Amino acid sequence: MSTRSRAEPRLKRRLGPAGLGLEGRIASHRSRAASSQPPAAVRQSDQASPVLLPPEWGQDAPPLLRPASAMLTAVLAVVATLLALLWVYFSWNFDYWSKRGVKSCNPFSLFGDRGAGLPFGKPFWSLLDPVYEKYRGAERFVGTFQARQPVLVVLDPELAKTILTKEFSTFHGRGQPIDEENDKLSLNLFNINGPRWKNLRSRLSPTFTSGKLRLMIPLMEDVNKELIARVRELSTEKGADGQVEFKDMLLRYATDVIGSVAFGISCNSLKGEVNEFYKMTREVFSRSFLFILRVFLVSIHPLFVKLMPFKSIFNKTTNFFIKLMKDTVEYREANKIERNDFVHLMMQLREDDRLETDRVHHIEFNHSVMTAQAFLFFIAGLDSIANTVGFSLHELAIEPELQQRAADEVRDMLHKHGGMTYDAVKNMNLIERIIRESLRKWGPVGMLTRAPNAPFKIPDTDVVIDESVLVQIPVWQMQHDPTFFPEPQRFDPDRFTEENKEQRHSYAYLPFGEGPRFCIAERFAVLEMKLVLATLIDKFVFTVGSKTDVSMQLDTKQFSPTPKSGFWLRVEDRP
Ligand code: HEM
Repeated sequence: MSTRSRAEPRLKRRLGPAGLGLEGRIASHRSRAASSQPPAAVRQSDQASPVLLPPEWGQDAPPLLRPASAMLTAVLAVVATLLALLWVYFSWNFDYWSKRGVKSCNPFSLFGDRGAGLPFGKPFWSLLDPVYEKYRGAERFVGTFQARQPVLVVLDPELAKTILTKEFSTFHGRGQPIDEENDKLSLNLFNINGPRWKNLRSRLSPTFTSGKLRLMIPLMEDVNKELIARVRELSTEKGADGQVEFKDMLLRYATDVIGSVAFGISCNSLKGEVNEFYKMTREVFSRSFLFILRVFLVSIHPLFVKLMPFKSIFNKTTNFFIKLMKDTVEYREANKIERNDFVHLMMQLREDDRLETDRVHHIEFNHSVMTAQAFLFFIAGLDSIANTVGFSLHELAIEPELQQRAADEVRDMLHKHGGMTYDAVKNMNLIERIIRESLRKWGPVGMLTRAPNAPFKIPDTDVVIDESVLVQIPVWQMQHDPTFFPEPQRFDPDRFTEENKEQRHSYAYLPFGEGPRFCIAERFAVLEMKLVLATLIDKFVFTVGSKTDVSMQLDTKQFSPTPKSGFWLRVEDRP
């Protein structure tokens, strides 16, 4: 008995009476195959059948497969319709720029010429490279698309000045919708716009006055001492050959500083303790891809901000930080503790709430609003600070002469001011220029964005853009443009002498943004970076070691320029 004939009774048993039809069809197909001539009954039902068969199947196709083919055809039709609708939705706006006579990039280049908001293999900071390279010097602005949203890329620093500063009343927002209801930490200074932003910004700005910063120095100094001890410990470990990896080290440093000045807690990350705070911070950063994905999806449609399950993704970290803030505030209230940090300043703001007159645009300083601000400060102050200091050390290790000059300046200032005081750090001119140049060459924020809240006529043109447009200013590209910074790959802190700064347009260098919405913490960030760089250079000599990646390959998966294999440097005590 053949295999097939043995299988048939089994099939029949399983199908029962209902299977007879199937068995009959199998039999008919078999006999048709034998004679190549379908029986009349089958031909009849073929003609009556509404089923559409793919042409290559011909009329000899087995009737058994026809329902499946119908299903396939229906699915294909639905997919094709959906794709067509999607295409219409995406391309609806693609004549936005041509209608206005604006030079524009190929809108079909979602993943190519312009690149989408989501970096498919391209690092985020270099997304605007192709546009910038093609049009720099020739155009003041170019029209592009981020998914389906029209994006005006500004290539001229003077136009950047108009948008960021002169016409701020039209461009006060960043065009990023938020889900205040579900995402409790989204109600922060970076995200909100209009009068609410103005109200919050004016209340938070006093946090960063020189008087307040002066008081934060001792908090940072405590962490600096731990940093020095840890560098010494690691560099003298057996087999280390004096080499230390500074990416992780500086991240721990920045976490301990921001933990102390923003949340008022000792994280002890530098001591190697695996604490919840450090774990949470890393969790936030390991999800930078999700943040970028959210930005991209929102550029397709703002509703995505509500539809995507980001709430549950970020819930764990959100709840952790809200509880941390609540516990800290309650503990301080109960024990009457005052400390010169952000928590204390926000507790004072909460007290001032009672006196607030602008009740409409006023944001009450409850636990979650306080946490949202502290959380933003903390996100903004980790990788940006750690990487800028790391890149500075890397450059100084490559240029020993420059390093020696910087060390001489530090010792001179320490001597003059009797230690690492606020005034000593403030007067370290070369150290500041090194940080500024590091922010030029390796700046963490690749582009600035603004969204108009009313139609806006671009000066000296007839072009009017409306509220649907996003404006992007290519910071990374301008800071690497040889027109403004000759030999852009050369590390040269002298680009930031007063004399040299006057030679170029000030809006060609925007690491902290510009206009009323520039980085609120620029002074704090520069102080912290100068302080830690000066402390390290005062204590150690940094040189290139066998593990140093002198050519500095960047990790293209990160949101900001980050070294692929860390900042490995050889360290010795400075005599
Ligand atoms: C190297 C360090 C840093 C860099 C390069 C940097 C850069 C920036 C940039 C480019 C912006 C947007 C400005 C604009 O749109 O014009 C910004 C905004 C902001 N940054 Fe920073 N930042 C740094 C550190 C910090 C730190 C340490 C904090 C907090 C402690 C902070 C808090 C903020 C806040 C709250 C905003 C939003 C301001 C607003 O919208 O009113 N940043 N920062």
